Amino acid sequence: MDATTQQSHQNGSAPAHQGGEREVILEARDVTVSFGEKTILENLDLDVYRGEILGFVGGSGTGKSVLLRTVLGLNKKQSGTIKLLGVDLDGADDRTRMAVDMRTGVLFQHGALFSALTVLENIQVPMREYLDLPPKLMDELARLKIDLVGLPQDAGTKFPSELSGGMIKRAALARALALDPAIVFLDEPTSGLDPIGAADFDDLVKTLRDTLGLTVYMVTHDLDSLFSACDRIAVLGKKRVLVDGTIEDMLKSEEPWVKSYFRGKRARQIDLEARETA
Ligand SMILES: Nc1ncnc2c1ncn2[C@@H]1O[C@H](COP(=O)(O)OP(=O)(O)OP(=O)(O)O)[C@@H](O)[C@H]1O
Repeated sequence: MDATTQQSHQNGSAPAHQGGEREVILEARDVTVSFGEKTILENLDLDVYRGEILGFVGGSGTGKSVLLRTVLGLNKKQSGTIKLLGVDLDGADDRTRMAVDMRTGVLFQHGALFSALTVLENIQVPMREYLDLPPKLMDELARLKIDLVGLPQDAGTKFPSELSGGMIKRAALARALALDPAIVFLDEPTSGLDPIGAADFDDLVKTLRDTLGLTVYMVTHDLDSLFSACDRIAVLGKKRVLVDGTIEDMLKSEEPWVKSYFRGKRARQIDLEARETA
């Protein structure tokens, strides 16, 4: 049982829903988010299961970032409930909230590393915020994270401005993994990377899922990632999750946006390549 789930039991809130083998790690129910008169999300439902890589996709401006920020507690919702690691953060006390924060890693779209800190220091930011560890141990832990994301050890002493785009993404991922989260939220992780760099990053995400049992919630426009890395895809449209399922389900969907996105020219080419290499 997850530490945060255990804590939520102790606090009397509902345990994480268990659906057979599939434990729901993030549950959104009936979520509505508006800014003034403008409703962005309305009665949205979404489940994310432990250990899966969920690709979250949708047209530009449909509210993918708004949902991500709402899940992370950075945006207010008008109604609905969101449970992360079995905890409804709206009703959680500070201790429980902190426990959930510690088990949640985030990689924002532009990496968002602190430019004045080295990679090693960047990775240590969450450790300093949440843990009270001796500097030597923090150095060791940060070096382990550098290995984990496939960066060379000498990257640790470099500043973000000295790194390539792919290395920045990996360093930001290492920071997101600093506290051994149960779930990581990745916002457009492969944007700005060349196709080889993007494919390498997808492979890394899959390896981390396989080896650490990590759950990955990935907002992406990258069809290659959706085809090759994601176990399940959720499509945002009309202020809610329009369709969710495997890539095969997306390829069969008659929903117009899904059809044009997943059966467009570029998608057909990727599908063909994937089938040829399978
Ligand atoms: N703080 C805010 N105040 C007012 N409107 C906002 C705010 N944040 C987002 N919006 C609006 O919510 C809508 C959804 O924006 P969001 O950034 O979530 O889209 P998105 O699906 O992530 O788009 P993209 O794929 O282009 O990044 C947009 O119309 C945006 O202007």
